[in-house]
Amino acid sequence: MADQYAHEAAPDERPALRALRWEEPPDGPVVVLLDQTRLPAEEVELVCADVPALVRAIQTLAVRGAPLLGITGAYGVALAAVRGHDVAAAALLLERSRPTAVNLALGVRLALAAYRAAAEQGTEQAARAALAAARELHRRDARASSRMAGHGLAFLDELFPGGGHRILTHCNTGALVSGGEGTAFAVALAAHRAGRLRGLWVDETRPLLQGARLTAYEAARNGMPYTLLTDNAAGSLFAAGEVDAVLIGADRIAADGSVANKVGSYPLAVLAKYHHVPFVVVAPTTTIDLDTLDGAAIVVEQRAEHEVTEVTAPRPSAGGGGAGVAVAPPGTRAYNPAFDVTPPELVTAIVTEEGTLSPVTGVGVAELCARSRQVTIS
Ligand SMILES: CSC[C@@H](O)[C@@H](O)C(=O)COP(=O)(O)O
Repeated sequence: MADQYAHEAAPDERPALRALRWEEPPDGPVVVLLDQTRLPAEEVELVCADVPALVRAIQTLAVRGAPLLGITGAYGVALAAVRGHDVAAAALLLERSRPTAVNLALGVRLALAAYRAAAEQGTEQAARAALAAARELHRRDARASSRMAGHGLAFLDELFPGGGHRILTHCNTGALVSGGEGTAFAVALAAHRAGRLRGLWVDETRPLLQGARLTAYEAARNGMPYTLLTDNAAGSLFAAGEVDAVLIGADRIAADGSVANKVGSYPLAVLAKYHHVPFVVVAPTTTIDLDTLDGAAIVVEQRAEHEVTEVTAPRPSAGGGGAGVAVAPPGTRAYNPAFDVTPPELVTAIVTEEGTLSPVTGVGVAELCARSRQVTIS
């Protein structure tokens, strides 16, 4: 099975992926996104000049992943403000565009609060304050990424002092979801750079294939040894003893430690428990939501049925269906939750930029949150 790790190559010479940037051309400010629906076929940018365009990009997953959604939300508020649009309406639109990742609402509210706090200095100053808040969130996320990578690798080394980690990951949690190198993927990348990653198992992540299209793309770009598997091949992989640890990201972590992440994460947690493999969540403290008391209170986004009844990779259809190839008879109903919720008893550790929460490190959730300036404890 070790031969499966066949894709190791020299890291790409191209510049690092940049998922989002703010630009101010003469005809007005824009948010420029790397259109993730076009990967891995091509790196194409999507220029958003207003909030409705950003909302479309969020809903079609041209931009996605919890931390990046937060950054996008904050820049969206700044965009509306600098362009003189209705900022409160824009904030509402953005916040409601996807329900599960808490970072989106957090980013929107952060920029809106900065805008409102500067309102008495005039609209131009207020707009600049919203933009400064978005930039600060972007920078903070990049810093959080590298700190999570450090803490995550230290935790893996503590669990497996010999190194040679074989990590299984789900969905996409790399530079495409972050101002930096990501969350779970950043830990695997740190292990690779330290010479301690033996292999990265990449779940394809049905139905929209964030693993196959995006994580495999990032792994290849970084010269990592990775192997793609269908989601339902994970069971036999665990049974074969080929997984040392599961590393995933999170869209929302409730106060009781329940973790919402891409659908398919919960079955992995069950498998990991059965096979005595650590199930490790890597997420910034901005993803911990103490106002959501438990997993049952997390709103799970339900997406269009055609994402299941059609195959649309590498470019998921932009709403309405009909753009993919049908793989089910016409009229077939589909169950398509975008996320699932893993209960805390299946989670071995939560790695954040502030440290690692786990029985192994002895850090409790309250202590972890208290260390964080991002999260307020009510
Ligand atoms: C750091 S990314 C963590 C999660 O946002 C990620 O695992 C995920 O579930 C993304 O879902 P997506 O629907 O692609 O936005």
